[in-house]
Amino acid sequence: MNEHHKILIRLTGVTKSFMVGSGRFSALKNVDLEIRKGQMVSITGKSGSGKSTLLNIITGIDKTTEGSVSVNGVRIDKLSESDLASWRGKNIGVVFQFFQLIPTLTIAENVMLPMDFCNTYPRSDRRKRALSILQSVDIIEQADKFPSSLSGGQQQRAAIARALANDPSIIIADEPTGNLDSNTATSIFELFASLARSGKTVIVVTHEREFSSYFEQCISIADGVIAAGTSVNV
Ligand SMILES: Nc1ncnc2c1ncn2[C@@H]1O[C@H](COP(=O)(O)OP(=O)(O)OP(=O)(O)O)[C@@H](O)[C@H]1O
Repeated sequence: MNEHHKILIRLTGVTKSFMVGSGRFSALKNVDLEIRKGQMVSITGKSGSGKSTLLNIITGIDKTTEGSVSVNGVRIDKLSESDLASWRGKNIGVVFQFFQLIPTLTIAENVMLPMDFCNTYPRSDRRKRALSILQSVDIIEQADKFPSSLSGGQQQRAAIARALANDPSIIIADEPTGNLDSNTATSIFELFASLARSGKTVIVVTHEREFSSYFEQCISIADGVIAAGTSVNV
C-alpha cells in the first residue's frame, strides 16, 4: 500500500449523544470508520440519519461523547478549542450547497480570506497564491469580480478555491451540487476527482445517485449506524 492510500481518518467506537428533554439521544452509535488519503468518499442517508453529525465529528466541530477521532495521526478529540480552530483552518476545507461566498469581497479576496484568518502564508504572497488556485479551478478570469456576477458553477468553483486556500488535506462538501444543473454538477465532480488524484481526501454528502461512480468509498448511514459493507474501499 503506497503513501497515497494510507489511512488518514480513523474513528473508533464513536458515539455522539445529545441531551433532549430529560433523556439522551444518540445521533451516532459506536461508529468505527477508516478513510484513506486521496479518496473520493460519499456519505448518504436519510434526513436525520446522522450525516452532518458525522461530518462535524470528522472536522472537530462536535466533540465525541465516547470514542476517538484521529486525523493524520492527530487525536483531534483531545485538542483544546483554540488548537482545534487552528487545526481545522489548516487541515479542512469546506464547500457548501449555496457557496457562501462573501458578496462584498471579490473572488480573489474570498480565496485570500482563510489565509488571512490562519496567517498561513505571508501577506505579500496571498494574492498570488489565490490567483494560482483560481487558475487551477479554471476561473482565473473571474478573480476581480464579485460573486453575484458569476454563474452558479463558477461560484462553486470559487468556493472550492477558497476551500483549497490553506492547502488542507481534507475537503468536506455538503450537497455541493444540489443547486447546480446536471452538466455543471458533472464538472464539479470532475474537479473533486482531480483533487482526489492530487492527494486530497474529498468527502461529499450527496443524494445524487447519478454521480455514485465517482466515489471509491460509499458510507451509508441510518439512525446513527454505518450500514455494514458500505464503507469498504480499495
Ligand atoms: N444539537 C443537537 N441537539 C439534539 N439533537 C440533535 C442535535 N444535532 C443533531 N441532532 C439530532 O441528531 C440526528 C442526526 O442529525 P444530523 O443533522 O446529523 O442528520 P442529517 O443526516 O445530517 O440530516 P439532514 O440530511 O436533514 O441534514 C437528528 O435526529 C437530529 O435531530
